[in-house]
Amino acid sequence: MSQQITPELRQWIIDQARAGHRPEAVLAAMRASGWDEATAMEAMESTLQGFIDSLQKPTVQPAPLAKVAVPEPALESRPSTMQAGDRQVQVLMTMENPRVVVFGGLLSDEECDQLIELARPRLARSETVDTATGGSEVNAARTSSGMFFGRGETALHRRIEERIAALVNWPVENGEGLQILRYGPGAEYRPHHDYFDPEQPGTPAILQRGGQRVGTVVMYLNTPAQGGGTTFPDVGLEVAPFKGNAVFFSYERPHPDTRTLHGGAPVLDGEKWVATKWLRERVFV
Ligand SMILES: O=C(O)CCC(=O)C(=O)O
Ligand SMILES: [Fe+2]
Repeated sequence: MSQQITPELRQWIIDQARAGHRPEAVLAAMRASGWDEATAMEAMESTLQGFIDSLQKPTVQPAPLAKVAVPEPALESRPSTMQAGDRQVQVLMTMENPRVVVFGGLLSDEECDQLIELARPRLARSETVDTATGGSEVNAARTSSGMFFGRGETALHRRIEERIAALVNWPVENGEGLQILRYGPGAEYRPHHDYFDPEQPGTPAILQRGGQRVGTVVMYLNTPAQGGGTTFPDVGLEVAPFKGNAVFFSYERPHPDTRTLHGGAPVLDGEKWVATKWLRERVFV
């Protein structure tokens, strides 16, 4: 009698291995249910080899997109503090891949408070850019409310924009206006990428205003009592939201292999305010 090694049998063998059963035990079980020794051995070996091979296959394909220059702070000498234009800023954490740097004291408490008070009367339920149409939409993934300032809107904005430009070596003109977000209790921003998806039909129109986004600076304007960290799920990183601190990250192509997937974790107690600065490849008009 010739016995067929079916896909179901292969799946069963993989399930046994995953459940931690030793090959001898799996073989014995197959023999007990009527499989001949040679076929059972052959099925085990070929199935498990295929399974091991599939685990070793790279899951991220090389991106077909060219890398571009990105903002980058001058950290070669591993400074503990940096002079960012008018202000001394602390370097609290750096990561290479994804490129993430956490800064302490990028904003003063007064600057945080002023940004909140200027934004508060102008808040609306957050919209995200809809890459399908190039317009904006209210997005269920983002339960915060927010607004955009114009670039250089007040002396305060200009001061902060100049500081960020000096910190990450990127022209003020390439920056979008500051975005302010307010998250109430329970609100979150589910993991996303900040670059515009090249596959979406609305993206070419968006890119006409200064090209892709290549970097982000998220500044914490208050300290939520609990929750509200900025998470990077690809690498298990969570940045604590602390008033005046900021997290910077860059992405040299609009591809998930930059590992810059990130989100705002739910606020568990209190509220959370952030200012986000997005940096474009070219002059943002
Ligand atoms: O609120 C946060 O921590 C993240 C905000 C964010 O991802 C964004 O503004 O694009
Ligand atoms: Fe984001």
